[in-house]
Amino acid sequence: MSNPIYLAVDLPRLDAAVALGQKVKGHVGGLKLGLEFFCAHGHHGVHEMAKIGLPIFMDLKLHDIPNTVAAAMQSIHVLQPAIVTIHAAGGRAMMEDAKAAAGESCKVVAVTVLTSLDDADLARVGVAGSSHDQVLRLTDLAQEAGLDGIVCSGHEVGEVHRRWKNGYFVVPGLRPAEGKGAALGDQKRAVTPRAARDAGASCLVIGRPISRAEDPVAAARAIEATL
Ligand SMILES: O=c1ccn([C@@H]2O[C@H](COP(=O)(O)O)[C@@H](O)[C@H]2O)c(=O)[nH]1
Repeated sequence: MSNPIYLAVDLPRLDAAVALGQKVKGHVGGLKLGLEFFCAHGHHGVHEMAKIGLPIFMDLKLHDIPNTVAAAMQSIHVLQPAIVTIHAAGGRAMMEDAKAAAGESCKVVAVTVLTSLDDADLARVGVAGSSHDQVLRLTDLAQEAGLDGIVCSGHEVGEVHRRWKNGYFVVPGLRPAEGKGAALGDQKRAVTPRAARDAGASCLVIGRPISRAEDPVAAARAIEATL
């Protein structure tokens, strides 16, 4: 089994991001770069991170009209990301056009319900019903649109896996059971990496429990040992 952990490199400085990526190489399966990284460092930053030699996950969470998202996908094609995220709430046509614009080797996965939201948060933005039901609704839409998979929390991934056998399921919002890395921060639908893996996650996104650890390599190894 290849290492399913993608480290969320949510650091503002490029030199620190490169140093962290180099340090954990061999202990994670890939590097996830978010919107804040891309806004700060652009294509140059992605090239620098790619030199480390791990697959690059561009977590841009694109959400706009179909034409705009497709154009953005074409612009990042040259960076050869392994995975790119878009928002399922952008609708079926947007997802279809994003997938059509992505390269053959790039997985396009749709964010369903952010792991920082719970049912009460969803109600406040006008989504009636549970986050669980909303994840399943958007999962079905992403599958119909021909995407490779979705992003959801470890609470839903088991049911998602039962509905979509060969999908690719990205699970962030992961926390080790104990220790400093167990602090939830802004995550509201968290589970342990092992629970997410057992439920059918293909890709485990982990940030602060590794990046903010005193020894990121030891933290990554400890998490991998639980899988
Ligand atoms: O629903 C989502 C989608 C993406 N994320 C991203 O994952 C990491 C999680 O970082 P932690 O430090 O492990 O909490 C972060 O980059 C988010 O932007 C998510 O958390 N939830």
